[in-house]
Order: sequence, then structure tokens, then C-alpha cells
Amino acid sequence: MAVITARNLVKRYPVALKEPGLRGTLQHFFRRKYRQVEAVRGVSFSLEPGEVVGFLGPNGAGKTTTLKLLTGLIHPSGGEVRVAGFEPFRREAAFLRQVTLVMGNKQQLIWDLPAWDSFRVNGAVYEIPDAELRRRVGELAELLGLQEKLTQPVRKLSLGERMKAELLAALLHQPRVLFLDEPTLGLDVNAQTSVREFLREYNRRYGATILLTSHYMADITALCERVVMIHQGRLIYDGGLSGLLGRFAPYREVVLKLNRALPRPELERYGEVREAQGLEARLLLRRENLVGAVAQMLRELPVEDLEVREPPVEEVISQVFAQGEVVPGSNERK
Ligand SMILES: Nc1ncnc2c1ncn2[C@@H]1O[C@H](COP(=O)(O)OP(=O)(O)OP(=O)(O)O)[C@@H](O)[C@H]1O
Repeated sequence: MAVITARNLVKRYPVALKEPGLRGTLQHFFRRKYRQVEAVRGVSFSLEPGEVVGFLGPNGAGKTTTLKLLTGLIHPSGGEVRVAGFEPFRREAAFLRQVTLVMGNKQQLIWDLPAWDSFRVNGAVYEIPDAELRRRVGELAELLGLQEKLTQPVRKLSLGERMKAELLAALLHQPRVLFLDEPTLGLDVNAQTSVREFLREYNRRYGATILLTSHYMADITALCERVVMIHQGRLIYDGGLSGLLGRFAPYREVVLKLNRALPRPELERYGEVREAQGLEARLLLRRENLVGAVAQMLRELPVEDLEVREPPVEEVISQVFAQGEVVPGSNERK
């Protein structure tokens, strides 16, 4: 049975209108007028227990609003939503024990205190006995590689360490459903990788269901087999990641560092050259040719370093629009 269900979910925000000038200001105080912003316009999808699903969309698409609806931070203007058998907006204690929301740009740890002190606060809120709290912190800290970092003030941690400590705090009550809004935002590549590995292990170990937004395609490809995409509050894709990438991002980007500069035509033999300057070049290679072409480049070119990257999320999304063939609500799974 689905653990998350959204059916025709709608959210309208009232936004106060204000005319310019004194008259407008007075009117604004006494007879305020409102305009409705429709952030979510009839979105439907569901997640089975244990699924890890990427939730994508351009800026302002309605992702954060949907996550807030699913965690009960805001009330829907229409439609139905159920998470772990509850209606989120009722914010029942039994519901709150089952879910967590982590926002990469918001912090719940207390800045000047060690993370452990914030964990104790969470332990008290969720009534976790002391010994059990220590056990859970120990287990998660080990998975996150954070053991040494929990007794110094949070402000002294690196951004990556802080994000890991945020995740630890958000998972102490052992939620079954994780809503993660940009959990790797701004982290360096190593920290991004370790957060991804942690999430994969957490999902495997506890069978948690995870709905995740990210601007980094690598997060999505590392963790998600399925992707739900929205645009202007409407669902535009629900299906397998490989289907999405195969249709809308058939290329991967190869970044080359060379020992000596090469003329552009020499690089063009391997793929579409996006950029070639001095000792650096960026090429687009079709996914199906990638392995062969990379092996050939390593054999034939003076390569000092080679990196294969996913295209940016924005590029994939714009391809989806450009081809405009996605059926809303399609369930074209892998
Ligand atoms: N409290 C609010 N009051 C009025 N409008 C809002 C409010 N919150 C969001 N919006 C509007 O709703 C739309 C969707 O916003 P939302 O934050 O859900 O998008 P998003 O997909 O998370 O974007 P981003 O990737 O930029 O975070 C936007 O047009 C935004 O301006």
C-alpha cells in the first residue's frame, strides 16, 4: 500500500496587493485586496514504502510547497493528501513520529552549542530514553563519519559536517518517511558524495521512503530510480529515471585536462565539443557510446585527467519542455 498519496493536490497562497502612493497605503490598511498565487495546481502521485524518488522542477515550480503540504506545515486548498496513513495537516503526534523534513537552506541545530545538545532536545521532544538516544546517535554518527564532531559548537563545523549533523538530528526519531529539500545544497563534491552514500545506506538499512529535491543531477542518478517532475504547479513527468535521461538527456559531459593543447578538429572525432581552451576541453558524448569513446580518448589523447559528469538538472528539465511530449500523470515506469 502506498505510503505517500497526493490526489489533485492544490495550494493557493493569498498575496496582498498594494497600490502605489498614500492612497494605496491607506487602502492596504483598511480594505486589503488579495490576489491568489496557485503554487500547486492539481498534482497527483504516490510512493510505495521504501521508494527513493527524485522530485524535480525549475525554480518556483512548487516543490517546496508540495513538501510542506506533505509534512503538514501548510493546509491544502484542495485535493487529498495522505502520508503514512495520516492527513498531514492535522499534525498528530503519531504522524510527526513517522516523518521528517530536512531543508538544506534551513537549520535546526543550535549554532553556538555542540550538536549533541540539540540531539538531547530532540530526544526529549520524541521521548527517546537516554541509553537509546546514545545508541542511535552512535549508530548514525558512525554511518555519517561524524563521531569526532559532535562535541564542538555547530558554528565551528564545515558546511558538509553541519549538513550531516542536521540529518542526524532529523533522523533520531527513526522516521519512516523522509522529505529532503536540497540536502546537498552548496556542499563540496566530497561532502555531496558522502551525504548521498549515507542516504542510500539509510534507505537500505531501514527501508525508509525518501522524496528528494535537488539541483544536482548526480544526487538523483545516485539515489533514484524514479522521478516526479513538476512545472508551474503541474505534474509533467512521473516515471523511470533511465527513461527520462534516455529521452531527454541522451548525453553525458566529459571534462578533459590535457598535457598539451590540441586543435579542435582532433577532439571533434570523439564527440560534440562544447568548449576547448588551452589544456581544458568539455565534450558531450552520447550515453551509449560513452565507455568506448572514453577508452579511446585515454588511449589516443594526452589526457592528464578525465571526469564524466551528468548534465545539469536545469538542462534536462529544459529538454523535457523543448520536446513537450510528456503526458501529465504518466506512469511510464522503468
Ligand atoms: N508563502 C507564500 N506566499 C505567496 N506565494 C508563495 C509562498 N510560497 C511560495 N510562493 C510562490 O509559489 C510558487 C512555488 O514556490 P515553491 O517555493 O514551492 O517553488 P520551488 O519549486 O520549491 O522553487 P525553488 O526551487 O526556487 O525553491 C512560487 O511562485 C512562489 O513565489
